[in-house]
Amino acid sequence: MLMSDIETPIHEAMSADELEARLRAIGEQRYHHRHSFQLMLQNGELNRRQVQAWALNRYYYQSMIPLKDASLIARLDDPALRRAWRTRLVDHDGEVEGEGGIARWLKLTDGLELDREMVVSARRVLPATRFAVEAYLHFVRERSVLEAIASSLTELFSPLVIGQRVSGMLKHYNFVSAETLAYFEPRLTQAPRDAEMALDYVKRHAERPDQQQAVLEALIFKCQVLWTQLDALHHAYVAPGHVPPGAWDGDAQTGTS
Ligand SMILES: O=C(O)c1cc(C(=O)O)c2c(n1)C(=O)C(=O)c1cc(C(=O)O)[nH]c1-2
Repeated sequence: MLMSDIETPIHEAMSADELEARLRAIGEQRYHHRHSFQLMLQNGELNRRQVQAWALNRYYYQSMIPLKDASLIARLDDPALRRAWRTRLVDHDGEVEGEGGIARWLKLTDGLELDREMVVSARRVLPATRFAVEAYLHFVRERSVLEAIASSLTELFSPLVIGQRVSGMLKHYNFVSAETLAYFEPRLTQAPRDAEMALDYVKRHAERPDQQQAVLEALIFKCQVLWTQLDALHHAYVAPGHVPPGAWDGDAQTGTS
């Protein structure tokens, strides 16, 4: 499908399957599996400092996902949908301290010898990371429930990129291990389950052309949220290497700043 096909305004309602095909075409063209930072990460072309910067900044995204999901649950009036959606909160926060995706992500930042307090404080994430992640939070809070659910559909594409990332990182970097990358293993089953549920909702509820257009735009927006985070990492830590004032600069292994 051509880019112009994606961007052509919708005047007549599509079938649910046509809508799905358009969504998948957007992912194929715009998801972060195509980003040069992601390719460098999986091809072993980053140094340890650059991988640390990725893990530190990505923690901020992870830590905000439950806030995003909780705000969505608060707006769902269907108990079945709330029940289904709340598994995401448990996946990330766990049932008890030390469990769940956020705790597993901290195993990665610990393994990379980043100071935990510095990571959790998010003091030294890139400004663009912060702005992109906050834009996602605002989008889910402010747009319709249909658009909010559609914006999670990047998860349709995450298992592929996660598989390539994990195998590439294990192959190329001696400073990560299967244990420190343990965050990703459960995502390979959680993400398809979550994405199928969201896709089913979107296919059943986006009937009018304006709703279908809004759904496609929500997915494009979310691809941009992910893309922008990698743009910022590339600009700061690869080339030209302009670390913004106040952002982590590879000096925080001691956690002094
Ligand atoms: O590793 C990745 O490339 C990747 C991508 C995405 C995504 O596509 O948004 C998510 C995740 N991971 C992830 O781990 C995760 O928990 C997650 C939640 C969401 C969401 O929008 O609700 N996306 C993603």
